[in-house]
Amino acid sequence: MAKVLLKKNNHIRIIISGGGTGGHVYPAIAIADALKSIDESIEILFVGAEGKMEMEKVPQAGYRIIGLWVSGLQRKLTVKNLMFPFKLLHSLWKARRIVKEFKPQAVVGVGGYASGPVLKAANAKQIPTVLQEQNGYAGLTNKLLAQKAQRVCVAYPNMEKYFPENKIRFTGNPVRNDIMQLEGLREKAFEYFRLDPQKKTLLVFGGSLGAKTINDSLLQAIEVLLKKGYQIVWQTGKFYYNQLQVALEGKKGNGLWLGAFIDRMDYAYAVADLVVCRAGALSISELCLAAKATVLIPSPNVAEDHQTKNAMALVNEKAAIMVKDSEAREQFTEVVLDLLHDDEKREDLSKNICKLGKPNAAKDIAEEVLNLVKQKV
Ligand SMILES: CC(=O)N[C@H]1[C@@H](OP(=O)(O)OP(=O)(O)OC[C@H]2O[C@@H](n3ccc(=O)[nH]c3=O)[C@H](O)[C@@H]2O)O[C@H](CO)[C@@H](O)[C@@H]1O
Repeated sequence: MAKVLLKKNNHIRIIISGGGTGGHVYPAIAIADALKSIDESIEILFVGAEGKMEMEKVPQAGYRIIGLWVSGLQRKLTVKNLMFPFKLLHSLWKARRIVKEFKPQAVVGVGGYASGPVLKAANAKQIPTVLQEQNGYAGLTNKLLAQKAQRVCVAYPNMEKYFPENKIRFTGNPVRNDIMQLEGLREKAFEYFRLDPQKKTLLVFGGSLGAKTINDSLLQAIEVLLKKGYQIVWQTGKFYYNQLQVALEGKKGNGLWLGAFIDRMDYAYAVADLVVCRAGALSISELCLAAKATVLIPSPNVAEDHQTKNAMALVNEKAAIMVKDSEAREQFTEVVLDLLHDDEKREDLSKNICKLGKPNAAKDIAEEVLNLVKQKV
């Protein structure tokens, strides 16, 4: 194992662990940035899962990360499943080594495979732990980890169903700084996507990994949308990009930006008059801060249908439109055209979604973490 370099100094050391998808990785980075903005000297180490997107995105954000050899349990009998006990033992051992060598004063878990072993290792050494639950629903791992955590920072009400009430802090989800400051970005953003600032623009993305239903629906609608003079920023997800690139060859550049992943979500939100996306927790938190008129198509392939619950929290406040995954292909064109045409409707959605934003989440979580560190000293 690579040595966890530990400089001899009195700086505060924090481990942030978890990842797997953008919905876990970006809040982790936002918490790290907030800790650094409170005290630049804080040393932060990320622990993620080998092969997952955090291993690329965290170093890009300027932080060090160590990967664990860990994965989830599949529902079917697969070779991967047979490896599961070995991976689990190996990652528990490696997490203990990391905690022993880095000597963090607190550990933050953001969900995803790596959180479990690292938080358990911290518990064994009586190091305070903080959980950040992005969704309005909690899985088994987070429920178990919460028993020994000092704080659980949540983004939805009524989370006492899952976590001990006295540990809960209603902070909201931490959102990357650049997404919170969209003013003045429009011109640069339109240049980035090579689009015309005079035309109405639709942003379509399917969560951090893309979504087949959303891609299929937009593919059916694209001809009419472009013909009506609308522009589109379309994130396909890495699994679908090659196929769609071939299908859309002639259209790219003429009012269509097509990409597997959007590195500059701040620019994407800045150009968007309307957004269509999944109802992942982080996308929703970002849309609240960006105040965008939105159509949510919750993924049906997530635990306990939690994306529908995420979406309903907005729909109940008239802050977004929801279209079911099973009805998306049929309804997409009509719903999108209607909203792009109706400025007043979009304006109302934008006003209502804006009220649900929690701009101080990252800072509030960072402060919770640092208070625990201070209590220990
Ligand atoms: C299929 C699945 O398990 N989805 C879960 C996953 O979603 P997933 O990670 O897809 O979704 P989220 O909406 O929570 O987060 C997506 C993040 O990726 C960023 N982004 C997205 C596309 C892109 O091209 N570029 C980019 O930077 C977004 O700005 C956002 O920060 O974690 C979320 C948070 O626990 C859950 O609510 C979702 O249900």
